[in-house]
Amino acid sequence: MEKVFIIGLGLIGGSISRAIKKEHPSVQLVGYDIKNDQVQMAKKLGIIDQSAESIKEGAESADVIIISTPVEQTLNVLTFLGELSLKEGVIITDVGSTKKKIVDHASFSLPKTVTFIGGHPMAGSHKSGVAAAKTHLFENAFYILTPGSNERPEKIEQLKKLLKGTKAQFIVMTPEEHDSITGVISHFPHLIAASLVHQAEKKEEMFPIIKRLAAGGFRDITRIASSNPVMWRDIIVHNHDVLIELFDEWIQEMKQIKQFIEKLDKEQLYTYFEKAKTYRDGLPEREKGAIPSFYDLYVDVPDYPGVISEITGYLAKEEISITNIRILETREEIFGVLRISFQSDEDRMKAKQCIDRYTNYETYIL
Ligand SMILES: NC(=O)c1ccc[n+]([C@@H]2O[C@H](COP(=O)([O-])OP(=O)(O)OC[C@H]3O[C@@H](n4cnc5c(N)ncnc54)[C@H](O)[C@@H]3O)[C@@H](O)[C@H]2O)c1
Ligand SMILES: O=C(O)C(=O)C[C@]1(C(=O)O)C=C[C@@H](O)C=C1
Repeated sequence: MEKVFIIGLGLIGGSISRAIKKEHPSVQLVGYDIKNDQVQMAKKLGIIDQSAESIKEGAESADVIIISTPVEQTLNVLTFLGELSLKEGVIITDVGSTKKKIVDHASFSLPKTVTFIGGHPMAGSHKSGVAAAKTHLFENAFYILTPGSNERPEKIEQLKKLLKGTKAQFIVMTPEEHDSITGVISHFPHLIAASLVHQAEKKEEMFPIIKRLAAGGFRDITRIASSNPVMWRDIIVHNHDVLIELFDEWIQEMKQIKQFIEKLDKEQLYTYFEKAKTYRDGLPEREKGAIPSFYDLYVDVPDYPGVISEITGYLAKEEISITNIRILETREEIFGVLRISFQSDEDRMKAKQCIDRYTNYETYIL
């Protein structure tokens, strides 16, 4: 029986573990995390079959090792793995949001007998921790692989087969391509989101009501600023070269819009927004399943007794009425999703904000 060792039992490690279990129930999933509460929760939720006392204990008998820690920690883990007696033929992969530093570090610290395939499932959330992990987090998302040029194709296929339950679409590229692309569509936007939040906070002294009025668009564009600061600090440090270049381009872009505004150039402003709208409207949607969505709110919940009363308790506290609630366990791939129905879109939005505030569970509207 294949043994998979997961180092870092958080949102991503937990979600990958769930997806592997679903597709390959006979695989033995062993987990390790520096935080004992995450290990205990992973066990309680059935995300891992057993825990390892140390990285050494879990790694030396594993057929596949998945590192799902923040990217700076991934470098330390790779150094440590390089000093162990790993099984012959072991595949090591990671899930980090940056690739160049990690792939370089792996080739420097791991023996040549080990296969390292960099990985990055391109979906996630601002939530962290194993309780937020879900089987279908990566469904229909891209899963980037950055194997070294000497890695054997059958090893890449073996890894894809193991990760089949993610239902992601695998795509191979170089670490440099990966970091340039994610710099534009993920890392730089994160800096902007955080900066907008800081800007609003600075204005709070002058306008104390600002926080209460910051709804709608501000919440949409700044959602990712609620993500794990350790994870993002590490990502930004790893990809600093790409980001510095993007800063220069962004500043130019801002200078240009500023000029349009200073000159009250309506035509240029219109064209600017119109072009952005056309490109944004053309972005492909990631389908999550065709479930009717009439004022329905979906909540990914860990599967334990009492979770429904926990959620309804929060809604009752804020006096939000619901018309229906049920766990969707009829469709296997969305097991653990709570569907709550409301009388109006307003109620649904209030409920979403309420659950987001009180819990770590993912909420979404289909
Ligand atoms: N969150 C996302 O949206 C997302 C998406 C794709 C990839 N990633 C990448 O996935 C990785 C994990 O992110 P996450 O969102 O799961 O974070 P998380 O905070 O939910 O989980 C990370 C876990 O790693 C553990 N950890 C830290 N150092 C460790 C060490 N030395 N040994 C063992 N465990 C250790 C932490 O205790 C934590 O439980 C990061 O590299 C991130 O860049 C994140
Ligand atoms: O949806 C979110 O909250 C995310 O930030 C997810 C997101 C992204 O930027 O798209 C964040 C980092 C990961 O490396 C991959 C996905």
